[in-house]
Amino acid sequence: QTAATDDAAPSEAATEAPVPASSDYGASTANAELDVISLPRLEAPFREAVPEAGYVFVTGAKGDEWTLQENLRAMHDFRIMTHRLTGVSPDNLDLSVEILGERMPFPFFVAPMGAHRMVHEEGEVATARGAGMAGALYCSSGASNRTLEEIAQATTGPKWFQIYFNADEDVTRSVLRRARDAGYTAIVLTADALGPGTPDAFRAMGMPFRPDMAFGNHDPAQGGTGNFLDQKAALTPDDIRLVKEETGGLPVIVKGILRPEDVDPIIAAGADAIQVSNHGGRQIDGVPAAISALPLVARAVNGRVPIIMDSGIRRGGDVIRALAMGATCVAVGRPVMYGLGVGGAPGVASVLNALAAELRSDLLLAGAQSVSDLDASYMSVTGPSATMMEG
Ligand SMILES: Cc1cc2nc3c(=O)[nH]c(=O)nc-3n(C[C@H](O)[C@H](O)[C@H](O)COP(=O)(O)O)c2cc1C
Ligand SMILES: O=C(O)C(=O)c1ccccc1
Repeated sequence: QTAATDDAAPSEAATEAPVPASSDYGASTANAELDVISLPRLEAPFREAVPEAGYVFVTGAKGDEWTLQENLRAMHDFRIMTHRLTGVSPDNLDLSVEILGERMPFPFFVAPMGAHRMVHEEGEVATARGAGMAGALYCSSGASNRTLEEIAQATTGPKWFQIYFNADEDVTRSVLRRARDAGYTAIVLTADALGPGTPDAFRAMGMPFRPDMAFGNHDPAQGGTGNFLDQKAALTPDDIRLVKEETGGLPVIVKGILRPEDVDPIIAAGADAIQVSNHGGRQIDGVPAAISALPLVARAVNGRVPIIMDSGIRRGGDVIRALAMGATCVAVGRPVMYGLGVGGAPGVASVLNALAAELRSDLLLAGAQSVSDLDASYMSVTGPSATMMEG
C-alpha cells in the first residue's frame, strides 16, 4: 500500500466522495461504567464502539509495529520473583506514591494522548473527568482537541500538561503560560515525537482525521494561533530552561528517553524527572521496549530524579515490573482510550480502577505490602532485556 498523504496527488483522490460532515463521523457518545475483566480484553469492544479511523489511529503504531509488539513481549523478560511467608495482608496494602509534590492513590496515571475526539464526541473533557472520578492524575496532551482550560476544569484530580514545542517560540510560551494559569502543576516536555503517530493502515486509509478536528489549544477563537502542526524539531536542553522560565518554575519531566547517555545533560539543564518511553511505538519503529531500556536509564539516573515509565503497561504485573526496575510510577496510554470509547468518562474510571484492583492482587501475591517495597530483588531478568543490561 502507498500513502495518500500528498495534497498534490492527481485525479483519483480528487474525484472521491467529499469528506463527510462532522456529524457523520460517528464518534462514541457512551457514558457508562464498565465491567472490565482486563485492559487487553477491552480492545474488541473498543473496535465496535468507535469509527474504524479512530480504532486504527489509536491502536496502530509506526512501520512494522515491531516496537509496539516488543513493548508487550519484553514484559515477560522480567520474571516476578515472589516472596513467601512475608505476612503481607490485604488490609493495609499501600499502592500510593508521591511524585513532584503530587500524591497519587496508585502508581499510574493517564499518559498524554492527542485527538480524543477521534474516539469520543466529548473528547478530552470526558477522559479528564473519568480520571478525576478514579482519583488519578491526568496528563493533558498539547495536541488535545478540547482546550487545556476546558480539560483542567473537567477533572477533580491532579493534572500535568504535556507540551509540543511550536516552531514559533511565542506560541510555545503562550501555551505554557496558559497551562500554568489553568492550574497544571508540572510540564511534560515530549522529546521523541515529530507529529501524530502515522500507522501504515491509517495512511492507507488516507489519514482520515475527522473533518471537524480542532486542536483546541491552538484555536484562534481561544487565543491560540491555529498553526498546531508546525512543531519545533530541533529541541535542546535549553528548552527545559525555557519551560521553567515561562511557567515560574513548574517541575519539568522530559518524556521519551531510552538511552543512558542522554540523562546527564537533561538533569544538568534542570529536569525534575525523566520519563522512559518509546511513545507506544508510534514514532520510530525498531527502538527497544521501554521496559528493556528502563534499567539502563535508571542506572544512569542513579536516584538523582524520579523516573516515570510508559509504553506497554497493560497489567498489574507490568506496573510491578516497572517499579521494581526503578520507576516511581508509570503512565497508561491506549487502554484509557478503550475506556473512553466504550464507556466515556465512567468507562475511563472503570479502566483505571480495574488496573488498580489487579495491581492490588498482584502485589499481595508477589509478597509485597506496599509499592515502595518493590526493588530488583522481585525480578529475574532474562532474554533480550538481560542482554541489554549486560552490554
Ligand atoms: C492515540 C495516541 C495519541 C498520543 N498522543 C500523544 C501526545 O499528544 N503527546 C505525547 O507526549 N504522547 C502521545 N502519545 C504517547 C503516549 O503518551 C504514551 O507514550 C503511549 O501511548 C504509551 O504506550 P501504551 O499506549 O502502550 O500505553 C499518544 C499515544 C496514543 C496511543
Ligand atoms: O499520535 C501520537 O502519538 C501523537 O503524539 C499525536 C501528536 C499530535 C496529534 C495527535 C497525536
